[in-house]
This record gives sequence, structure tokens and C-alpha cells, in this order.
Amino acid sequence: MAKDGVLIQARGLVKRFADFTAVDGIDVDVRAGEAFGFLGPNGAGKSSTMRMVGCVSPPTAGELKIMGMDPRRDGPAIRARLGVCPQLDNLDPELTVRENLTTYARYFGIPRRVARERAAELLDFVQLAERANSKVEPLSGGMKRRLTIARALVNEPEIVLLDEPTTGLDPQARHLVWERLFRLKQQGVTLVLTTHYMDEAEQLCDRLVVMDGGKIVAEGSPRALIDRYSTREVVELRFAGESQEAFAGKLAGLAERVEVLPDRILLYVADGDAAVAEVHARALTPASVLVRRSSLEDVFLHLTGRTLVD
Ligand SMILES: Nc1ncnc2c1ncn2[C@@H]1O[C@H](COP(=O)(O)OP(=O)(O)OP(=O)(O)O)[C@@H](O)[C@H]1O
Repeated sequence: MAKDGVLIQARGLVKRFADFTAVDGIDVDVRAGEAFGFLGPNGAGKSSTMRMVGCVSPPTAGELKIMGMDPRRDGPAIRARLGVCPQLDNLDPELTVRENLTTYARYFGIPRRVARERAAELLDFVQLAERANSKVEPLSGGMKRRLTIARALVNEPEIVLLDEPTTGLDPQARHLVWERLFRLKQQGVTLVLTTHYMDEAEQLCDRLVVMDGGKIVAEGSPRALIDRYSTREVVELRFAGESQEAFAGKLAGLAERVEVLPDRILLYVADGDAAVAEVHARALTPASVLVRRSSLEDVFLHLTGRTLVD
């Protein structure tokens, strides 16, 4: 392990494609045992960063150290200690569920008998033991994703990279994946994930960076980011009629911050109910009112002026 328990260290890390800069000089420290997230909208540069960490795409500039090693020089040694769960499932449809694991194990030189034992354990872990002899094709999206996670664990990696682990899954399948990832974290595996789902980041990540346009715009724990960049509560008001903008002026002084979106107005306040009472006291009659806790979505909106998922 590298000094201070930092497993991944990036300094001024850059990825350019021709004259387009996808990752624009980011600094990152991922510590042993934590779940670390890259949160940002499509195109923020999350996957490009992950591919550099996974040693499949060389950095254009800057420094990157993984477990104290240099991806430019030590790619194979690093990859031997990483597990990778790519954004798109690339399981082998010709093979059974079990064979997808045992065949993958061969790339790491794991003896056949050990590979079979490990495959059985991993299929148990991802709750696919009953499907061991099934082909991959008929599996649901959630099962395929869990199998991809199992495959990423075949070499008993210290770090597991997960690129959008639950994109495209239904809520129940997502929860099952989250639950397994949480279990992995409890076992001491370091998780690095990208996501554009703020609930996923809040559920899983001990710390995260918010990325936008190739840059890191904020970093911290979900709680710390919310405390720093948002208020305790948010009131969402929807006014009937063509424009929310027309009502915004009537809300002056009512909140620490007001965001006017095309379909609603957000009031950032410490006490949502008190703010709602004040809205009514001003004889305003929104078509709907919702009081909720602040989330990472609010952090993102504050930092970039845009919503995370359009
Ligand atoms: N091989 C490539 N050649 C040219 N441009 C690329 C390449 N890979 C990525 N890009 C561009 O770099 C930018 C960042 O892409 P990246 O995939 O890293 O973003 P992301 O945050 O992971 O978003 P997504 O959720 O869509 O994967 C995008 O504008 C993308 O079009």
C-alpha cells in the first residue's frame, strides 16, 4: 500500500482526445477501505478518469499513482490487483454463468481448482448460485450486473472500479446491487465508482468528488457537501400557469437562496414549514408544495446552475 493508506493518487491528471479535454487537471486521493465516488452528469469525464485508473487509457498529462505504482509502466501489475466492472456488461454470452468466472480467472493464472471454488463462493455472494449452469443471455439486467461484479472479484482485488454500477436497472435490482457493494465495503475492499445518480452517491460513498466539464467542482462526504453547499431543507413550489419566473419576485426575502427551474421554484431554507407558512401569508397559492431534506442534487445545482439528470 502507498503511504498514508492512499491507494489512488492523482495530481493534475489530464485526458485529451485530439484537441478536446475530457479530464482537465484533477487531484484525487482515494484511501484504503473507503467507497469513493465520481458524481457528475454525462460527459463530465468520469469514465475517462476510470479508464486511466484501470490502466486501459494512458493519461495525457499529470501524475497518477495506483497502489504506489505508475500505470504507464506497471499496468499489468496494477491490473492484477484491480477489479473492473465496466459501464456496459461485456460478459461472454457463449459461456455459462460459472464459466464466465472460471474463464476470467484463467487470465490471472488462477489454478483451475481454485477458480472453481472461488466461482462458487462468488456466485453465492452475488446470489446467483442457482443460475451457475445457465447461459448469460436469459439473465435479467440486474443479474448480469451482479455477475459482472462477481467477475471483477475473481482475482481478490484490493480496489474495485465500478463505472455506473446501476445505470439501466430497476429500483429493486439497484437495491440488490447496492446491498452487495455495501457488503464488499464492509469486507475492507476499496470501491471507486462513477454515478450520475445522487441517491447512489449518498447511499454508497464515504467521500466523493463532483465533476463537471472535466473538472472537480467540490469534494467531501455527502453530508459535508450538503452542509456546505445547501440548507437543511428545501421547499419545492409549483405554480400553475406558463412561467414560474413570474412568481419568483413575490418570494423575495423568504429563503437563503431561490432557484427558479422551468417547472418549479426551489426555496433553500433551514425550516421548510415556516417558509411554507410565509408563502401562504403572502397570499400565494402554488399548485403543489413539497418540503424535503437537501440532497446532492441541490449541491450540484448550486455549484453548476444545472440539474444533474435532465
Ligand atoms: N475516445 C474518445 N474520443 C473522443 N472523445 C471522447 C472519447 N471518450 C470520451 N470522449 C469525450 O470526453 C467527454 C467525457 O466523457 P466521459 O465518458 O469521460 O464522461 P462521463 O462523465 O463518464 O459521462 P458518461 O456518463 O456519458 O460516460 C465526453 O464529451 C466524451 O464525448
